[in-house]
Amino acid sequence: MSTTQTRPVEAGTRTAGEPLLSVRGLVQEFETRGPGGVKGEVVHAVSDVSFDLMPGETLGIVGETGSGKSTLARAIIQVERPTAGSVVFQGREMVGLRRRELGRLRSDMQMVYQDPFGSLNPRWRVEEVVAEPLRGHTDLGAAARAARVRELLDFVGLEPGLYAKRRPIELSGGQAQRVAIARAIAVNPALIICDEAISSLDVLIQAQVLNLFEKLRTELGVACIFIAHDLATVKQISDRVAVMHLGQLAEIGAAERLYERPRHPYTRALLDSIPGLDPLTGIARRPVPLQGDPPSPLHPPSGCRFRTRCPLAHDRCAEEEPRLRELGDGQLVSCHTPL
Ligand SMILES: Nc1ncnc2c1ncn2[C@@H]1O[C@H](COP(=O)(O)OP(=O)(O)OP(=O)(O)O)[C@@H](O)[C@H]1O
Repeated sequence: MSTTQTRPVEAGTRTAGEPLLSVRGLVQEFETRGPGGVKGEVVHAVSDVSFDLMPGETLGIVGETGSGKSTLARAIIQVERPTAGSVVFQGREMVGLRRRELGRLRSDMQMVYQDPFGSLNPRWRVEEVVAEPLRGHTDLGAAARAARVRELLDFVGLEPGLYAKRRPIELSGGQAQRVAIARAIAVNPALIICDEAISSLDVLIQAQVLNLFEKLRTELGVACIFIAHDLATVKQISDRVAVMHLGQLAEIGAAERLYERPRHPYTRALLDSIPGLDPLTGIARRPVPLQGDPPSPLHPPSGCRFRTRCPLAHDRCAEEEPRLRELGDGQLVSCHTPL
């Protein structure tokens, strides 16, 4: 607590150099429809989210189900047009761009999804799947394209002679995810957004695919936004971690530091809810499940959205919405009474 400074952060995190991606005040709301298509209520899926991502950096995003992680990813890549806010990627504002202009920028920003089979055309052979973005975004001839496909399959650990002619149905989940990754990196993107990209795989395969993401980072220098439920996985792969709660950033900071010393009671509760070792005794400690259900994004609580479940909540928490502010070492927390 002694390191607490109260510098409000209007514009997310900044470190040296120009960010690859700057997200500012991003809002994504959905209107529900009642019977007969009558306008209903507003789902506050993402509310005023701001952060920067540096070139080559991996940012993990964690939070309970429904906290807005996927919606944030979709709003960044403009699959869903944001309600408000700004997404500047490689110096260009993406919000409001026409579909055609977006297409060009999107080749530099690729997405890898939870269900690898969902993103692979079942009728195409692996080599066609991986070659497709090369056709659209490069002027490589057929021979050069085929060579590049072999190189990409090698890179993701699939022997081209064995896998190039297969169709998705002939692949395991892990192999299909490797193909999806080969396709995503085919045109050398600067950023990959992985939305629960390993959570549908067996534990052993998860570790292998995680190593592959590590390789993308170290060998290709690709920046990554890595969304996952599993806090241990996220810690392993991320430079920084952002914690989302009910559509907002509760906390963001360097992975090691955030896990060692969470400053937001929600981050603390999330960490306490997973099995782990007591840092003082080294003995396995009992996970403590997070108390209560998250409030509805249709009617978020006034003030701090975590206050209804927070053991430290006080009057101010109901009255005033906390702003994300820096507490030192680049750790940003949105709490009136940080730990
Ligand atoms: N198209 C939509 N229309 C209405 N509500 C939506 C839509 N998409 C998402 N939501 C709502 O927005 C909130 C955030 O959902 P989102 O899928 O982004 O959360 P998440 O953190 O990714 O969850 P999970 O970890 O389960 O994938 C949820 O309450 C969800 O029901």
